[in-house]
Amino acid sequence: MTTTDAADTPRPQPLLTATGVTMRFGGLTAVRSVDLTVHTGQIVGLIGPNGAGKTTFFNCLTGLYTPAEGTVTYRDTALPAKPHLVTRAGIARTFQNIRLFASMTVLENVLVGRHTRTKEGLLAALLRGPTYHRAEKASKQRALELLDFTGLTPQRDQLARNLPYGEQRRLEIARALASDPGLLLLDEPTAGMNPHETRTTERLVRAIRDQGTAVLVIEHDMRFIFNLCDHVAVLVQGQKLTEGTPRTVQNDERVIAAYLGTPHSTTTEDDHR
Ligand SMILES: Nc1ncnc2c1ncn2[C@@H]1O[C@H](COP(=O)(O)OP(=O)(O)OP(=O)(O)O)[C@@H](O)[C@H]1O
Repeated sequence: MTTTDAADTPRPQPLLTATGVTMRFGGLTAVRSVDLTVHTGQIVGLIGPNGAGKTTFFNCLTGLYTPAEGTVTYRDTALPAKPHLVTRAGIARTFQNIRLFASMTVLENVLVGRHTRTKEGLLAALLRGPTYHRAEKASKQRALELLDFTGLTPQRDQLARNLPYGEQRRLEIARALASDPGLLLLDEPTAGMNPHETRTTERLVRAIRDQGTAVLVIEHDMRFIFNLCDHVAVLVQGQKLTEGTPRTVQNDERVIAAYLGTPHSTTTEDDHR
């Protein structure tokens, strides 16, 4: 029996759905009634000028903040505003500022990420019975696979603090992947990187998506966003200005104006095409 390509390709399903998310800090509304959907198999970019509310929105998605209004669902289930439960549900993230365990090795850092996933409790760990040892072995195996996937195998026994900057950022991604997420949130993954490191990260993010983990990424590097993303949403002053394909967003006069503050400009300094 033959099947068509269309039948072989799984249809994208809504994975993360944010509806009417609003977050206030005292009198400041940092995020105002934002809707966003990430589908399976997608890389979605979230862009906007400094202070637009991108990180605040991420914090609402990952349970660090409880939004004043709105809901966030993952695979049709409402997410609790508790980071460890969001991780357990299948969402992992990295932060704008590197948060590695500097005095642990590269492998140990990934194993820490793995432990948020394993079911073995404190008692099992203390007793160190066969179940514990089996889980430990499987965790180590997965951590080694992730080091291979992120190109960090040669550095596995180095202390995290001794890695060059670009490799530290990759290690953060490896650690986030250790929880086997269905969705990975990246907050400015290429900040401070040189062009070579940025291209490496671009390839890595694409490979993550190709392995079945959808990605939502905040980034100021427009070349990175427009090269990589299937869909781009633009936040300005806490509100979603527009969303669509990279081409649509790139050519939207309102987006250009939001970045440059000039309504009739037709190019941006980041426009590489
Ligand atoms: N914990 C907080 N308390 C009070 N105000 C905050 C807090 N976090 C963010 N803000 C404010 O909320 C607004 C949105 O900030 P946010 O960091 O989410 O923007 P951003 O788009 O991520 O910016 P950037 O691109 O510079 O990282 C800003 O005006 C910021 O000063």
